[in-house]
Amino acid sequence: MEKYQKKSIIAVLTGVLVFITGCLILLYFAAQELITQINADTKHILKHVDSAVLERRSVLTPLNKFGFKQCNETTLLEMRRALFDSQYVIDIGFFIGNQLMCTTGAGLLSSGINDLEPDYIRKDEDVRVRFEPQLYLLLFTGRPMEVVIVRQGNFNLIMESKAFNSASIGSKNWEVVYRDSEELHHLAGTKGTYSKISGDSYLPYETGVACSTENENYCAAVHLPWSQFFSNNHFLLIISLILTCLAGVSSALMVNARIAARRSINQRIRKGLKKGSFYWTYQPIICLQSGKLIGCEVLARFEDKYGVLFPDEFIPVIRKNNLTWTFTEAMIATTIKELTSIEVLPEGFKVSLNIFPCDVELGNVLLLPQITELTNSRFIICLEITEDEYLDTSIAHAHFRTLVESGFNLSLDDFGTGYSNLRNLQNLSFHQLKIDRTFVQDIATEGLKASMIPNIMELVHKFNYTCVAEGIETTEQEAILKTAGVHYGQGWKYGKPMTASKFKNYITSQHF
Ligand SMILES: Nc1nc2c(ncn2[C@@H]2O[C@@H]3COP(=O)(O)O[C@H]4[C@@H](O)[C@H](n5cnc6c(=O)[nH]c(N)nc65)O[C@@H]4COP(=O)(O)O[C@H]3[C@H]2O)c(=O)[nH]1
Repeated sequence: MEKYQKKSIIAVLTGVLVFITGCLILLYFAAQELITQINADTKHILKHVDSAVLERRSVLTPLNKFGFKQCNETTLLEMRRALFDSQYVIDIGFFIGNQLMCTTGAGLLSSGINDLEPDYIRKDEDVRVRFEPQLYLLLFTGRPMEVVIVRQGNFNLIMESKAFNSASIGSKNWEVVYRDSEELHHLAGTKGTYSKISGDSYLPYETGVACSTENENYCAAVHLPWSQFFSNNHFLLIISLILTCLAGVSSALMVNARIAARRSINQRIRKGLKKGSFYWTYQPIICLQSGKLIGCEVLARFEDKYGVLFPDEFIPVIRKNNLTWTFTEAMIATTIKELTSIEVLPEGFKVSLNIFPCDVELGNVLLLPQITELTNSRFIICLEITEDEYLDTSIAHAHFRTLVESGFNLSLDDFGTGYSNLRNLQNLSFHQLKIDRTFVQDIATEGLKASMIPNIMELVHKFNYTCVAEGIETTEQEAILKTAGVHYGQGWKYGKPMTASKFKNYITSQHF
């Protein structure tokens, strides 16, 4: 139960991890999008600032050049002409000294109006600028307007702050300021935004500040809150969140399914050992010179109600769960009984049984001489042991000697693929060496492994071994191995691993 809970927690944690990673990726892309939006807004505002400055120059400089001394029809006509061509200017006024005399909207005033102190003076162009949050223009007395009033020489002009066309700006919170060496002067937008942004009062990525390249004292600050960004893109956000959730849930399910599959393979193998889901097949071994059957290798198979498992799936699980000896005992009990029942099998027929190297190290193999079915059988029992580091210990060597003294043959399996071949060959009291099938398969392509077969045969002769080549599928492979002096052969060319009853039929078709 505890193990099950642990695995469920792993699955849930994987799901959560995938979900969090997905959210972080989403957040990253959202931040990029937010920055793009803020940069576009800042650029848009500064473009209008530059245009407004340009317009101010193109309106006030020519009007001043006329040199009007008083406001009359001609003065008003020129002022209205200038206003007509403007995009940002909503009114133009004419001053004599400090007194406003006439405006394009109201015409000639009955009495002059005093000009007010500016917020700042641009000394380079002799321009005086004032921000007026609530100006009641003479023409529109009904509604106050947020304006910027710019005076140069005898004229001033009024520009509406909202002229920067806030409709095309995604962010509702922005500000344009004039920045001189001493102070910031608000010109348009939400007062205080620039200072708040500079003071780090907002969350990361949701602000941007930039200054005009043409009029570097004019700067724009934009604040687009995450909340507003998400509500602008809520549809996309919901879809992305759903997808991220799905990715999290499906990866949790996948991990759970994988763990369950692994768990069930373990359970199937444990149960299979008790309930007889394992069965054994027999693959013929042939004398290459005479072409006669001299023995067989016993190979395990597994099938239960859930389906078939192959040796490369169940052998590692058996090893991992320390079931090797239980498995080998089951193999011996079944196979010796099955083979003994095949009466036509001759005296001296060689039965090759696969033994796990760890059982050599653990000493379990010393129980083999006590199994009477084995010792009393009419067969030569050949124990196939894969090359392994377990075999290179003095304990293993002692156990090998005991086995040999008890009448068992020893065969070094999968020779050429394992651990330190030469050392094993010199030190072990083995009878036989089995050339791995990768060497045989290499014959067709004349590969490096195939070229090593003569060297292997030299060792075989030197240590007085017999040699079996496994995986022979073609006549060409057989001919080359025969020429190289290999004694025995095993492979699909002679027969695939078969059940006891099929093996019996196979044997009756052979003559010894
Ligand atoms: N392509 C090809 N393959 C051929 C040919 N002839 C034989 N084979 C396959 O080569 C493998 C030879 O067995 P192995 O080297 O002892 O290698 C065996 C052995 O190490 C292990 N194994 C199988 N049964 C047992 C068992 O009962 N006990 C133990 N300890 N290990 C076993 O699993 C390994 C794989 O067994 P299998 O899948 O049965 O695979 C077998 C056999 O089916 C051929 O002409 N072409």
